[in-house]
Amino acid sequence: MDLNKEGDRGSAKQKKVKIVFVIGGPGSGKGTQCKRIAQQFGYTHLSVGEILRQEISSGSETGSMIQKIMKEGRLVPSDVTVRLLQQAMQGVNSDKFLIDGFPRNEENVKAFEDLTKMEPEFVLYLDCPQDEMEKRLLSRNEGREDDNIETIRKRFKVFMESTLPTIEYYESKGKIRKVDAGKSIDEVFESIKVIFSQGKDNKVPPIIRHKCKCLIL
Ligand SMILES: Nc1ncnc2c1ncn2[C@@H]1O[C@H](COP(=O)(O)OP(=O)(O)OP(=O)(O)O)[C@@H](O)[C@H]1O
Ligand SMILES: Nc1ccn([C@@H]2O[C@H](COP(=O)(O)O)[C@@H](O)[C@H]2O)c(=O)n1
Ligand SMILES: [Mg+2]
Repeated sequence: MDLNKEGDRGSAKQKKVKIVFVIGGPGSGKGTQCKRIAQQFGYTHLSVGEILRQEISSGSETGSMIQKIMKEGRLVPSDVTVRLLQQAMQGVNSDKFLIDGFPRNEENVKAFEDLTKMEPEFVLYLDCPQDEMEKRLLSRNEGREDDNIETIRKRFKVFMESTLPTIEYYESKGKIRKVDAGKSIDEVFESIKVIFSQGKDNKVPPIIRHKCKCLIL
């Protein structure tokens, strides 16, 4: 599969790669739901946070830079993130990708579009109240360095300031599919199943016409 490494638009012979982005605040349940979606609908699940954590584990200089940024709850420069994401996509023989935790800001969007010349089919937005997300993260217990109250609050701020504008961008393109992620894992997945079961010509209408449930800090 050529994900336009050289920046070209690819040949007519290439099969169309379908991409779904999954965004939502920290702890909204992106990873949890992506595992289920991947299993039930045959997508390759790539968590961008995981890809970045793998780079940290590799011990590279880039990994050290990423570790510092992540500990502070900030966002990694998009050229680094998108290069690693593109490598991960090229390393899998799949034509359906579920990209978890991406994009996080407008720079992510631009870097992805510029490098891959691709766009998501749609963007799944898990909308969850902030107090619920905080509770989930504080009891996650996966040993993540950024799951402490100080960094969690910074991550919420980054979400409100940098990620919400990307949701508005995709909403203007009719690509946002929003679900109420404050419910139980099974209930959230029921709503998601409806979205993924829609055919191409039977799209769920865009629904972000009211404010998200997250509190403005
Ligand atoms: N609907 C839910 N109800 C209760 N707990 C949930 C729900 N969804 C996920 N969780 C739990 O909340 C925690 C965070 O979920 P998850 O890791 O999927 O979130 P995330 O959006 O990927 O977070 P991050 O952005 O930090 O990676 C996990 O411990 C998970 O088991
Ligand atoms: N597009 C992205 C995604 C993630 N990050 C950094 O990784 C951290 C953890 O991400 P999770 O999706 O696993 O929560 C996040 O707080 C950022 O520091 C990023 O920079 N860009
Ligand atoms: Mg996650």
